[in-house]
Parts: sequence; structure tokens; C-alpha cells
Amino acid sequence: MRRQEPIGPAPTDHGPQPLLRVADLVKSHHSGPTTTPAVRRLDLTVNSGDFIAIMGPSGAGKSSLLHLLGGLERPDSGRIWFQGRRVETLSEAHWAMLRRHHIGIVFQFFNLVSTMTVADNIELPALLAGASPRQARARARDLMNELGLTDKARATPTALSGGEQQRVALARALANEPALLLADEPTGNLDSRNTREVLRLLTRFHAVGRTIILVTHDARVAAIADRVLNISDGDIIDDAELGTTGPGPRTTVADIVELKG
Ligand SMILES: Nc1ncnc2c1ncn2[C@@H]1O[C@H](COP(=O)(O)OP(=O)(O)OP(=O)(O)O)[C@@H](O)[C@H]1O
Repeated sequence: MRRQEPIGPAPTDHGPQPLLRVADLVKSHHSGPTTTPAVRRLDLTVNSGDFIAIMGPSGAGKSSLLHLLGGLERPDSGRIWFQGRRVETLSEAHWAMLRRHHIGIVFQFFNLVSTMTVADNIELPALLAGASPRQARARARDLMNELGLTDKARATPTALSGGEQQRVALARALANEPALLLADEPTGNLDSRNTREVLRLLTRFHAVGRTIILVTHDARVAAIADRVLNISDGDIIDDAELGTTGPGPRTTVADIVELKG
């Protein structure tokens, strides 16, 4: 078990920097007269190449944290550095740019463009990031091929199963080869075959040095991560590095699928 070190001074240009750093992060949600604290003075350092699973009870603040890290919501207070740069004060437009080039996000409920085909959904991020139509098409073709979606290329998302939609959402999030992938329950609604495909893709993405932060309720999914953060009442109560010294033998994708099936 490893507790976060207190955050030191702001990162400088000297030495390697963490990919992502969060200090004293606070977020409450407001609904009419009710204020619900979601993230409470949370500190976190994420290094390049980390594969982190966030776990914790329902309502603990996991999704809220992920939204703050992806700039989908703003903190009430606290600081966030991405690649050494302060980002919590960025405008919506700058955050959109940051996500377009560096941060892929997979939502729990897909958020695909329902009027566009699968291929167009996957091509869109590359086009938005300035790739040529030919480059975007080639990248989408590769991803559809890898994810077994080629024969669905011309379908619209509404004609797909939940598992297929989840794979399209992942392909879209990976289209620009982001440095960081944020995924909220990426296997939450999937059967064993689709779970296996998604976990394989995440494992491969991580193996080429990318950083992943995923929220899951499934300890067997968390076991393919390198590091598990346990969140309770909006703060990290446990930060465990898995590996040779971790608890028991590592779970493999095959184990998970067997257990789930
Ligand atoms: N938009 C919102 N408006 C009001 N309250 C919210 C909103 N979003 C989240 N909350 C509240 O903030 C707290 C943290 O919610 P959050 O969704 O981050 O938890 P979670 O750990 O992701 O939960 P789950 O595992 O059920 O998805 C909860 O009490 C929740 O009810």
C-alpha cells in the first residue's frame, strides 16, 4: 500500500514530470438547495505509462474525479497540471483542444453521434485534430479491423449492440493516439466476449506506453491495472501498486472472461 506524497511545489522544467498532477482538488454538485460534496481535497500524481483503476462505492466521487481530469467539469478549487501545464483554469475551447490531441475519453453511455455511421464516428476525432480525410479513414479502418467492427462500418450506432457501441466508443477515443485515456466503466454493460475485446485493447494500448485511468466496480477488471486507487467520500483512501509484490498472482484477461462468463 502506498499513500500519496503531499504535493510539492509546482512542476518546473527540470527533470521528468508526471503526466498528470492534482493538488487539493475540491468539487461539489449543486441541485436546487442541495449541495453534494463529490471530491474532497484530493491529491494525485499520475506518471506516464501508469495503468490506474479507480474503485470505490457508489457515490464515492469516481465519475466526478474522471470528469475533472478530462476537463468536462471545473473544480471548485484546487490545481491540475497536465504535461506540466496548469489546466484547471483553461477555457472550454482550450480544454476541447487538449482532449482532441492528448486525452481520449470513454463514457459510460457511449455518447456516439447517432446520425453518423460507425466509420464516420471513428474518423471524426482525427479530422477535428487536422488529419487529412485519407489519414482519418486509414486510422479508422485499422481500429475497426482491430476491434472486429469492419462489417459494421456503414451502420449507425442505434443498429449496434451495447458491446459494439462500447467498442466504437473506445475506437473513437483512441483514434488520435492520446497520451491519456480516461474510461468510465468501460466493461460495465458488456458480456464476456466484449469484455475480453475491450480489455485486450486496453492492455495493448498500455503496452505501447500510454496512460490509462479507468473507473470500475469489478475487482477482476481492476486487477489488470498496475495501480488501484480506492476512493471513499471524495478522497483516496488507498493507493496500491499491483505487481510482483501485489496481492496474489496477477489476473489475466482470460481469467476475467472465465470468471465473468
Ligand atoms: N450532476 C450532479 N448533480 C448533483 N449531484 C451529483 C451530480 N453528479 C454526481 N452527483 C453526486 O455527487 C456524488 C458523487 O457522484 P459520482 O457520480 O462522482 O460518484 P461515483 O463514485 O462515480 O458513483 P457510481 O459508482 O454510482 O457511478 C454522489 O453523491 C452523487 O449523487
